[in-house]
Amino acid sequence: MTETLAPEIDSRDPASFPWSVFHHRHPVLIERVANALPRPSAQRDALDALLVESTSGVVTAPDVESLRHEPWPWWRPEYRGVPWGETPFLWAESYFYRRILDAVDYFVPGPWRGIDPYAPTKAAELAGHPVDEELAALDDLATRPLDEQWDALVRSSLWGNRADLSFQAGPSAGTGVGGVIADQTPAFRALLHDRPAGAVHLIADNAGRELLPDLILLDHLLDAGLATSVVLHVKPHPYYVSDATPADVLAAIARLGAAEGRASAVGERLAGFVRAGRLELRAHEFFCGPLPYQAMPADLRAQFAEAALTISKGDLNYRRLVGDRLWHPTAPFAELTAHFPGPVVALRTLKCDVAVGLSAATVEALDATGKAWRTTGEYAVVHVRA
Ligand SMILES: O=P(O)(O)OC[C@H]1O[C@](O)(CO)[C@@H](O)[C@@H]1O
Repeated sequence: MTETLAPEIDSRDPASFPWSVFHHRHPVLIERVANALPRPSAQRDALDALLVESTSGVVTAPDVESLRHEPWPWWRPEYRGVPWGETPFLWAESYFYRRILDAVDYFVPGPWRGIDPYAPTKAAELAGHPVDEELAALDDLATRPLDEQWDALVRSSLWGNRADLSFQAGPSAGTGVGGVIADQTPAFRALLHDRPAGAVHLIADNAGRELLPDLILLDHLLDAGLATSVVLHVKPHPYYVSDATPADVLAAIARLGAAEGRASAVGERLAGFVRAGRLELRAHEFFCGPLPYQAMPADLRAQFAEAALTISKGDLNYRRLVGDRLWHPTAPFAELTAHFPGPVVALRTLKCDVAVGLSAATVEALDATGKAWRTTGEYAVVHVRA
């Protein structure tokens, strides 16, 4: 048993990855949010002020006006006046994204209410040519043996996680795919193929090029009888840049439906599954919170307890699943996720310092490369807790 808690990650060290997120990625992101739509100057000023505060100032309280409309239940008064880098990274990043929404009047009654600040980037990604190519590959896949199809669908969902838009904004974005460094795909397969079918839940991560393969995988589960129903958990409102919201799911299903070939059939089938209640969308507020899944509220816990299997997508969900701490990379995934109320599979590309469930030999080999293997997104894991 991993008895002692590893240190919680923060962003105080200028040589650290979390520091670079605040100081290198966030300026690019703020610029993009500020310019993607013609914003009133008050919004631009609020975005600029947030950047200054979060890189060189101390934490200030959320805007009272916006809090009145949509409270952020995870505000921690004890962090007021503390340099951002000294608060836990998970909390600080989450609060940063919440403050972006405040800056663009997302929750305030009026013309800007509900306008997703990341919508232009999400839409451009969905409309892009690479998506056509990726969807066209489905036609060829249909002719392959079932086992191969399964592996390909899992791999697309896994590597789809590499496409998150915040990741593309950073200077340390990886250049080539390094590989799957812990691969429990056979155990994942067995959980769905060797047991009676039940409800499968998927905790989504990013919209666009990640959500499309996730939806295609869910369609396969329903169509092949590997799941009796599927529940897709998304964010109730925009969160980390490209995080999927209900609107993004509907856009992705429409994109599939409007594509050529097999993708179009998948899109139509998914729309039918939604109508029939076999694909259910849920958007719990906890998914926009800075807490580990160990601290999930009872109503959400009860939902996962009913699932035959939950699939957790992406880096942020992984951090919340195992805890945003500097675990030893060989710490067992199954132990760190024992709190989760049912079998869980994590499909994640590595984009932060959290690494667990690796063999000592793998860690040694990765360290020997001299690369920042934990953060470049070039490496991925498929972890299972049955
Ligand atoms: O979209 P994903 O896979 O959850 O990745 C988001 C990740 O990006 C970062 O915000 C910055 O790299 C991480 O802190 C976070 O975990």
